[in-house]
Amino acid sequence: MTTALTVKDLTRVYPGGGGVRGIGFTADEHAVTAVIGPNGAGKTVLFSIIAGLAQAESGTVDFASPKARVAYCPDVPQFESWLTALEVVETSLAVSRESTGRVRIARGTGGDGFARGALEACGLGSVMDRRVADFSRGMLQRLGIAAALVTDPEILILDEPNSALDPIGRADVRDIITEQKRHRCILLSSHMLSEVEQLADHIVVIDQGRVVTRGTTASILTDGLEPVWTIRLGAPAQISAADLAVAVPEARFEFETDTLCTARFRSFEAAGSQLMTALHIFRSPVIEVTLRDRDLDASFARIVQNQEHR
Ligand SMILES: Nc1ncnc2c1ncn2[C@@H]1O[C@H](COP(=O)(O)OP(=O)(O)OP(=O)(O)O)[C@@H](O)[C@H]1O
Repeated sequence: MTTALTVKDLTRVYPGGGGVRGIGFTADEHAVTAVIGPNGAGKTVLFSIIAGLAQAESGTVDFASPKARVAYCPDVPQFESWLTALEVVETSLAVSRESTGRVRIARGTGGDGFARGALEACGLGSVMDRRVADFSRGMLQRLGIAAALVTDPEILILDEPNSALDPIGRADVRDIITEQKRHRCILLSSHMLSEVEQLADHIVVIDQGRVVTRGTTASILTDGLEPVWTIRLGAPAQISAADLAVAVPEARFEFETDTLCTARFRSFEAAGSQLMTALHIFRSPVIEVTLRDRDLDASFARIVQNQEHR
């Protein structure tokens, strides 16, 4: 993975005490980095500084490419209501060309790569000539992404792109993000941690303007968790818990029913190397394997609470 963005020691404190204080992290190309944190944690301030919309008092934001283009899509994008979707995106493209003098074909937008392509990529191809006045919230959110995408940014910042969307709208935005991460570095914030879990490669947790923890989504998910898996079998296991323990000495097994077994490993490392072995030994079809208490909402609450008690 190549680093697309390096943020170091970024500080901007507003008179009321809110803002960001010494934030640092990196974000990779072709990956989604999610910044999560409670209300008022400083996510929007951080994104605004990276996008060049607000000034930091100290610290640096470095891009891998010196001419990197950054596009910022706010959580509630607002447009002139009398414009059509196509006009909105064309205006975004024109403003971007004016400010950089560059003409580029946006990657991953299909078609000719310009306004129509960006609208198609965001599922708005059939309504591009409609005025945005009667667009739903979900359509406006997708239009905001199209207006950002048309500039073909190296860094695409999406501030709560799925807030207030219904499940179909969220799935649409998820598909757009998954496709677009093939072409750029995406920074994302969201309070919908189930979405973050599905989309993010890396997570930065911030609270009160500071980074509390950061890591891969898997490492954040397992932070503070016990390495215990629940294994559901399609038919009764052909082996006892005692024999399983002999075959996989790094774990303790307990059958709750003859098709539901708990495997408690000594560590995540041990599970990484031996869980698959254990699954084979049941000699019975495995229907489901679930890490117990695996839940990003719970991990997030635990991380933030631990921070507050320090
Ligand atoms: N222009 C400003 N003037 C004064 N305070 C500000 C300004 N912008 C942000 N803040 C303060 O900085 C803090 C962080 O705000 P920010 O909007 O970045 O939080 P957030 O993490 O995006 O929250 P949310 O999840 O609610 O959107 C808040 O306390 C906010 O009041």
